[in-house]
Amino acid sequence: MNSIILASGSPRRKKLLEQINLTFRVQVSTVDEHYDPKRPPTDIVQILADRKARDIAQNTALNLVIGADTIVVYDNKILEKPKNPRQAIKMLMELSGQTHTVLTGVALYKTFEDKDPQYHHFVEQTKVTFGEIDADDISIYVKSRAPMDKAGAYGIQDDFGALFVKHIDGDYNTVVGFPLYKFYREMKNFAPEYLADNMNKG
Ligand SMILES: Cc1cn([C@H]2C[C@H](O)[C@@H](COP(=O)(O)OP(=O)(O)OP(=O)(O)O)O2)c(=O)[nH]c1=O
Repeated sequence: MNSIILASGSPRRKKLLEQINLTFRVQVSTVDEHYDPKRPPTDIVQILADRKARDIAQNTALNLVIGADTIVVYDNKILEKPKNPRQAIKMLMELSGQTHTVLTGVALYKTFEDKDPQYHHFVEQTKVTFGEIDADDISIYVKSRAPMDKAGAYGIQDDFGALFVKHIDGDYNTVVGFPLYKFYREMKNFAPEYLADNMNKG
């Protein structure tokens, strides 16, 4: 009854929700993540987060399902996860010395036994400024393969990725993949009963 499902395979999202002492289980959605690149980035992360949560929500009752999606936007271009090391190098060279925006969309689906789910979503944005990164450092980082499963080809939380980041404006956790600050506030309004049953504040 009233249990929470994280519809994400991202180990970072799992860790962030564990950090706030939330009890939940993980059920990874396998939906198609294609989108229309002409849509505004805020729509794209919202649509994808929604799709992931809805996919899991349709097979459950009396659960709160959480979906999320993260993208990097630089110079009006969307940078997703790199498809190969060459693309990772190119992305990091582009981001070097510049400011980009990381957007994370979150979708919350509350499911019932006798009626359609209720849903709520929000998008958070954090601006990240990289210092100049030299080609050697990019090459070492890409060889570690750490950038390969991350939007924009870096992880602010990585040992080495952290060294690229000069400044951020916004919630750090939005960059890692889940905006905890906003999540907690939105949950208090949308699903306080799930917080009461599944969050240990002791
Ligand atoms: C920019 C940045 C992204 N990322 C990660 C967060 C996300 O896991 C990933 C973007 O991919 P997503 O498609 O948002 O998520 P995912 O494929 O990892 O998991 P799922 O679709 O099952 O929810 O990039 C970091 O870990 N650190 C960073 O600094």
